[in-house]
Formats: sequence, C-alpha cells, structure tokens
Amino acid sequence: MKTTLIVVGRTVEQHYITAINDYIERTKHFISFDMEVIPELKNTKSLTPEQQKEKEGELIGKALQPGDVVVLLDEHGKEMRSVEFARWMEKKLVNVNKRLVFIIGGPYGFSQKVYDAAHEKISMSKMTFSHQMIRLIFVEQMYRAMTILNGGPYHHE
Ligand SMILES: C[S@@+](CC[C@H](N)C(=O)[O-])C[C@H]1O[C@@H](n2cnc3c(N)ncnc32)[C@H](O)[C@@H]1O
Repeated sequence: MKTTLIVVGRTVEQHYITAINDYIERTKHFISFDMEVIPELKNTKSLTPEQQKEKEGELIGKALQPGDVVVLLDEHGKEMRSVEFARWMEKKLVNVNKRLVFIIGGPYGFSQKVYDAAHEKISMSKMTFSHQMIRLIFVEQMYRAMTILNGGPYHHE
C-alpha cells in the first residue's frame, strides 16, 4: 500500500517545510509515504470562497486515481486518540491494496464533490487549524502511529 497526503497550495513558511519534511522522512522508514502538492490557484481575489473550493476540488479530483481509498482531514470527522489512529492505520495497511490518500483542504475547506468522493473523514481535533499548520500536525501523528505499531520509544501513554 502507498500512502499519499494531498495538500492544496505549497507550504509557505520555511519552519513548517523543515519540520514537515523531517516527519515525512522519518515515516518513510516504516511505510511508503509522500506528500503531493496541488499548486495554489492564481487570482483568488476574483473568486468567492465557494468558487475557490470548486476549482480546488476539480484539481483534487484530477490527482485521484481509480481504487484510491480517500480520507479527508476535516474538523468534523472522526476523532481518535493516537493509539486508536495507529490501530486504524494497521487495518488500512492490511486492507488497502493501492493508495491510501489523505487530503487536507484549502483555506476554505472542501467542495461538496470532494466530500462526495471521500470514504472517511478524520479529525485531528475539534479545533480548526490553518491549512498550512495541519500538515505538520498530521505528519507528526502519522510518524507517531508508525512508532506505536513498531514498538518505538517515541510515544508515551
Ligand atoms: C482552515 S481549514 C478550513 C476550515 C473550513 N471552515 C472547513 O469547514 O473545512 C483548512 C483545512 O485544514 C484541515 N483542518 C483544519 N483543522 C482540522 C482539524 N481539526 N482536523 C482535521 N483537519 C483539519 C482541513 O482539511 C481543512 O479543509
């Protein structure tokens, strides 16, 4: 199984880029994991938030492949403790044949079409994070989950 994190727009701040890449590299010791960036839209000032979400949604749709298991990161999704997320990933590693695709929305979230294409929604917290910051939170949790499944000393309950 391949695991991909799709994000909308490049990560802007260097401190996030450094930390995100660090956790991605650490996670790659355990699973096939990469981050795919959908380039940010140009001239967004002339778009309403709904139009922006629609256009971003079209680009997200083009990045998906037949057979993908699509999981949205969404503050209204299912909340899990880190150990629960690790067990959830363990099942996916067994059951998903092709790609497990996590998607982080743009600044205004997802269009209805993206919600319709999703198999599951998971939440990192009831609070809303910026579309840039949530990338780091998610990759840290993915690394944490891998260390939990592999018995590493990183996670403490
Ligand atoms: C600024 S938020 C968008 C908020 C927008 N109000 C919405 O309803 O989706 C940008 C993206 O970050 C991600 N995100 C933010 N907070 C999150 C959380 N607590 N759990 C999971 N994903 C989150 C989601 O993918 C969201 O589409």
